[in-house]
Amino acid sequence: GQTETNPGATALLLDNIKTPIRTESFKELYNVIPGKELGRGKFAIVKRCMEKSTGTEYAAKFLKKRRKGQDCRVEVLHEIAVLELTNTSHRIINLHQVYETLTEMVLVLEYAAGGEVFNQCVAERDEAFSQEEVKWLMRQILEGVAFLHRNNIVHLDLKPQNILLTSACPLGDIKIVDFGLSRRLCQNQELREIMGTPEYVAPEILNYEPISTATDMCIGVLAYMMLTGTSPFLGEDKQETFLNISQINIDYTENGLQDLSAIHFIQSLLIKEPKSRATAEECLRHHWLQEQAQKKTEDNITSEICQWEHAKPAPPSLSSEEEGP
Ligand SMILES: Cc1cnc(Nc2ccc(CC#N)cc2)nc1Nc1cc(C2CC2)[nH]n1
Repeated sequence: GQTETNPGATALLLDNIKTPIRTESFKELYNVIPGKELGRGKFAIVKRCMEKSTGTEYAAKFLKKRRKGQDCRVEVLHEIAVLELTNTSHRIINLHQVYETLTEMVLVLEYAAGGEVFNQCVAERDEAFSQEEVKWLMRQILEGVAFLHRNNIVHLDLKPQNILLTSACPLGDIKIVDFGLSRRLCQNQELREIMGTPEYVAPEILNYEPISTATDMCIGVLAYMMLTGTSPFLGEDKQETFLNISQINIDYTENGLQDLSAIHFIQSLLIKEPKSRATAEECLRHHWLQEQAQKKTEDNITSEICQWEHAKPAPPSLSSEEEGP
């Protein structure tokens, strides 16, 4: 449940949804591609499908409207509204169409063929990501998270299973998915909810303290996992995992963590106090993520100085009565 000081502005985004909610039969317009489902949750299943009229592939997310005897249609409308609000960002999965039946809503979403970043995190080290690939992926993830935070949306379930790739080999672009747990942050509203996946939740979630955009900055765990292949806080059981998170028990001597700049980047995120964590914008400026250090040749230093000179504000123009130099 959530406690909020001003029930008026809910944490759910329910602005007028523009996407038509179609009542035609989904199966008349799409072929479900047989095979293992792409993803499965308690109240959702995701299947690969093809739009008959265009032959285009999509991922259809079938969401139950009733959960534990409760009508949860509003939660689905929230997920649709967030996907609409974010449809201009290439870092966030795109919503194509919505269908509704008596018991379900069907979100027809962009298909990301490369699958979950998670699979390559835990792959054998030779198939794992190189340092340069991790930087490429982290920049894109941070661009998507910065976009969400500029729109006062917190994702609250940013785990490697919810970061997809358009292509695994060659390494493509990332797409952030699953806004089922996301919330809109309102100015004077405190939001406290226990949620998310144990090994990836932020300390304030465990202590039932206010949620903020900083709660999403546990993507430091993502960077750690992509570099080392291991989940930093995972313990033998939930209790141990929660203890590791609330005490920020993390081992930086893990293999794959040689680069001090990478360690500094992760340390600026995995901090107990939310206000002390780097923001997504600050992370994008962190030296670990700047272009791979190309050697500075004479001429591009000169050109940098020229640009800097031109960028400086022009000296105040001398008015007539003042003596020129
Ligand atoms: C090839 C593929 C493989 N595995 C998953 N897993 C997965 C992860 C999280 C969620 C949770 C959600 N939402 C659903 C599936 N998605 C894939 N493609 C998708 C999946 C999608 C949209 C997001 C469903 N587009 N392309």
